[in-house]
This record gives sequence, C-alpha cells and structure tokens, in this order.
Amino acid sequence: MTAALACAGLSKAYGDLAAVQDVGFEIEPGESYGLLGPNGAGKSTTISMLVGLLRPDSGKVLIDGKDFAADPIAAKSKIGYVPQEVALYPDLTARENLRYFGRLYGLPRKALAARIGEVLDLVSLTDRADDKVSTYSGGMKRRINIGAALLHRPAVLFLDEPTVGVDPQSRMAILNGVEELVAGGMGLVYTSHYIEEVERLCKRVGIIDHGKLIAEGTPKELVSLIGGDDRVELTLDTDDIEVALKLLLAVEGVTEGVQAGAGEVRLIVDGGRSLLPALLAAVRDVAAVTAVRIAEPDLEAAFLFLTGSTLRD
Ligand SMILES: Nc1ncnc2c1ncn2[C@@H]1O[C@H](COP(=O)(O)OP(=O)(O)OP(=O)(O)O)[C@@H](O)[C@H]1O
Repeated sequence: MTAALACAGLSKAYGDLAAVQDVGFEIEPGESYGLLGPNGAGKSTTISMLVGLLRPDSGKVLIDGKDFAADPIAAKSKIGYVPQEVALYPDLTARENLRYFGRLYGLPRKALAARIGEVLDLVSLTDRADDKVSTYSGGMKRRINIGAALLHRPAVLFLDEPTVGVDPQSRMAILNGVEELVAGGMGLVYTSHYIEEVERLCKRVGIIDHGKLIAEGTPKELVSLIGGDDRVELTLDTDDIEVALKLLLAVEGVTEGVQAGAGEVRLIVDGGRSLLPALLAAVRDVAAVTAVRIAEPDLEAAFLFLTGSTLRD
C-alpha cells in the first residue's frame, strides 16, 4: 500500500538554529498522526515543509507516492492544508466561498456543486450555507476553512491547531468531521495543545523536542515508556514557587517536575502516593500545600516525562 505521507531526513536551519533535524515518519491511508511538542519545538516548521510552503535544507517528502521535489504540483494536489488564519471572503456566503475555492482547484462545475453539499455536511454547516460568512462565529469560519481544504478529496489533511479559540459546538463538529474523514481513508496530521483531542483522534503520536522526533508510538505505547510512574499535581500557597519546585525535584523518587500555572506544580514520581509525605515535608518551610491530585500515567504525563515541559506553558 502506498503511504499517504512519507517523509525522511527532513532538516531546516535558520542561521545557527537547527529548527528541525532529521525528522521522518510515515502515515498510512486512514491513519491519524498527532504531532506534539513544546513551544518552539519545530512543529510548524515541519508542517510547512510537508505541505510545500518551506523548502527543506535536506530530506524527502512523498504525498501518496508523489515526490515533492520531483513533482510539486502532483504532490500539492493531494494535500489539504488548513492554515491557522482564516482566509475567506466575508461578503460571500459559505457556499459561494467554497465554489470559489473549488474553481481554483480546477474542479468541474457540476461535480463541484455536489461536492460542496457533501463538504457542508461534513463540517455541519448545511443550514447556514447561504448566509454571508461575515455573520459567522469564529468557529464557523474555521469550519468553512477546513471545508475549503477538503473539496478536492486530499490524500492527507494537515490541521494545525484547528480548535484554538473555537466554541465548544464548532470544536465538536470539527472533531466529528475529522473522525469521519479518517474512517473514510484519508491520512491526517494533527497538531494541538489540547492533549485530549490528540488522544481521541490520533492513532499514532510523534513527539518533537528541540527539532528532533524524540518518540513515536500509539498513545498507549508512549504512556508505557514512563513505566508505572504516577503524576502528582500540587497546588501551593507560596511566594516563591521556583524554590518550592527545586526542593520537590530534590526528593528521591521525583523524576520530572514543572511549574504549571500560578501556584501549581506537576511532578512525575516513582511510587505515587507513598511519596506524598516526603513531598509535603520537602516544601513545609516555604509553602502551604492547598491541593493534591494523583493521576495514573496518561499521554500528558508521557509528554512531561519525555520533554520536561507541559504542553501549554
Ligand atoms: N522564519 C524563521 N526565522 C528564524 N527562526 C525561526 C523562523 N521560524 C521559526 N523559527 C524558530 O525555529 C524554531 C522552531 O519553530 P516552530 O515555529 O517550528 O515551532 P513550533 O513547534 O511550531 O512552536 P509553537 O508550538 O510555539 O507554534 C523556534 O526556535 C523558532 O523561533
């Protein structure tokens, strides 16, 4: 079977900064791949190279078997890419916008009319199809933007943070629509800071840190990398959370720890609740612990373990 997407040895430097180094992975048709990484890890640079917006310094990208370097037009015609910024004509209706983009793709008029109907259904906007886009909410605009990227039935869809700033109803419509498309055989590359979305949608996840793909696997496989370690979250009342975090990291059995918002620290600990007395004792002189939460290992804990940072920092 031809991979929906295959890339290998992708690298890109900005001056002395190696933004992406030797990244490679494959996605089968009907497979969803989540790309996770801390801020500045190299996700956007990787995606820009995969969709042909940025020329790699080295490496190869094949979309449904078409080599980007040898035949960029064929490769591009198999890609659906939804940028973060909405690119629509506000004075046109959703249907008119889709018609415009469909003509740009060169879709024949008759087939396009039917395809627009299908796409409107997929993004759950059939009932608003003939209203001007200027009357839409931000989430509805995002949905039409996704719809525009689907008109030509791409082999791979790239969604970069599609649910940022989107209302819950649109978020649900986006996630459901994407699931349906993947079930229908489309490949998906998905980035999000919402780990629960990645857990729900993505069969495999790649974790990028400092420009390198440092781990890859199903969410379950990634979680198993951290062994039986638990995640402990402490809410502290303190003037100096950094000092408190340092003291906690010095406790034997604490393998990772980060500050996660005002007065909150997240730790990966070997031994779970049995370590609690030692944790509380460690910060007794500098902080009052106002809440404690112990959670089983999950994808977020795996991410923290592997990168030493939280996804939303
Ligand atoms: N055009 C550019 N010129 C110089 N440096 C850049 C450029 N674009 C990105 N970088 C740098 O390359 C690194 C990777 O950036 P990139 O945007 O790919 O990260 P990211 O994982 O998408 O981050 P975020 O989650 O914050 O969007 C960062 O250090 C960034 O500052």
